[in-house]
Amino acid sequence: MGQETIFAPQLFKGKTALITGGGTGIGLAISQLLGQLGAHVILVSRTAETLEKAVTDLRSENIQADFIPANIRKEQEVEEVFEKVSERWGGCDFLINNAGGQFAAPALDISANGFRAVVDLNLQGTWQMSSAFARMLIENGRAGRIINIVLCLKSGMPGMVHAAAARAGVVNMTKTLAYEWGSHGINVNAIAPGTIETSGLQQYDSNQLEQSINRLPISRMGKPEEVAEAAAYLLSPAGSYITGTTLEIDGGEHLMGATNQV
Ligand SMILES: CCCCCCC/C=C/C(=O)SCCNC(=O)CCNC(=O)[C@H](O)C(C)(C)COP(=O)(O)OP(=O)(O)OC[C@H]1O[C@@H](n2cnc3c(N)ncnc32)[C@H](O)[C@@H]1OP(=O)(O)O
Ligand SMILES: NC(=O)C1=CN([C@@H]2O[C@H](COP(=O)(O)OP(=O)(O)OC[C@H]3O[C@@H](n4cnc5c(N)ncnc54)[C@H](OP(=O)(O)O)[C@@H]3O)[C@@H](O)[C@H]2O)C=CC1
Repeated sequence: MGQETIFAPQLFKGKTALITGGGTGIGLAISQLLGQLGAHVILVSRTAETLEKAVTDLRSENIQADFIPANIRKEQEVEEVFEKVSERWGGCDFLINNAGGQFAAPALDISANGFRAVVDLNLQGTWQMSSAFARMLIENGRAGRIINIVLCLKSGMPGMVHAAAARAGVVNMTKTLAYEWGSHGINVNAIAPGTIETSGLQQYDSNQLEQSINRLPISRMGKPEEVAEAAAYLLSPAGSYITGTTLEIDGGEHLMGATNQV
């Protein structure tokens, strides 16, 4: 059946995409769309059962899909991911750094270890995946694209200081790597989703969520498929001259800080 898309069938035929957190939520929607558009998709996350189910479902739609269980926080596991990708499939063209998350807590309740855990996942993990991917591409003289999924950073994120700091780091890393790796044919961009309807939101207070959604210029939650369409755009030939940007897919949430100051 597949998801609705504006993109041409077989747009990504011959391309291979590695999607972290590709078995659930936003990552699954990206895996589905890229696969539906002809890419071979490789899903990476910690939970083999989740990945196996997602891959079985994708294959039932004639999508070429595989998975590699790995924790992106562990450098050795990241190295092994790319060894497998090179040995089994001869490399890949796209990396979608989607795996991430945090817990909500007031800044003063976050221990050094709690802060470190979130930075480790969202910033260090993204860096480890990106550097291993770029080394593989450069060794093989192959061009590629990276998309980093971050958060809508607005004017700070009360209750998520660790995630805000880590994701701001990723946004700047996106610009810096776009600069350094542009000459190798590697485009690096980010997508900042607002509030997107996935099971990942279950940990947040539903009343608070509803209030924040009602205040948005587009007052509804986003859909994972809307983030996936933006990813497909950045990976497509239409995105060939775009690098170092962060595209906000957030119903206007990034405007809210500015609105509050008027
Ligand atoms: C109005 C609301 C709008 C909301 C918009 C939100 C938009 C964003 C949505 C999303 O991002 S959806 C993604 C959903 N998925 C997740 O967020 C993932 C959930 N979290 C995790 O996977 C883990 O928490 C973690 C962040 C990866 C950390 O995992 P780890 O296994 O390393 O942690 P622990 O060993 O359990 O703990 C480390 C450290 O952190 C402290 N800690 C854990 N939870 C809390 C908490 N709730 N409050 C305070 N501290 C916490 C824990 O105690 C440990 O510290 P020490 O005790 O050792 O000092
Ligand atoms: N939903 C939303 O409103 C928003 C989400 N985001 C971001 O989008 C991304 C996807 O979120 P969403 O789909 O909503 O939520 P999910 O919880 O479904 O996605 C998180 C994914 O990351 C994977 N993951 C977590 N830790 C690791 C790790 N150490 N190594 C490898 N994989 C890991 C999880 O798989 P597993 O547990 O198997 O490892 C899971 O598939 C996240 O980065 C999130 O922060 C950003 C803004 C808003």
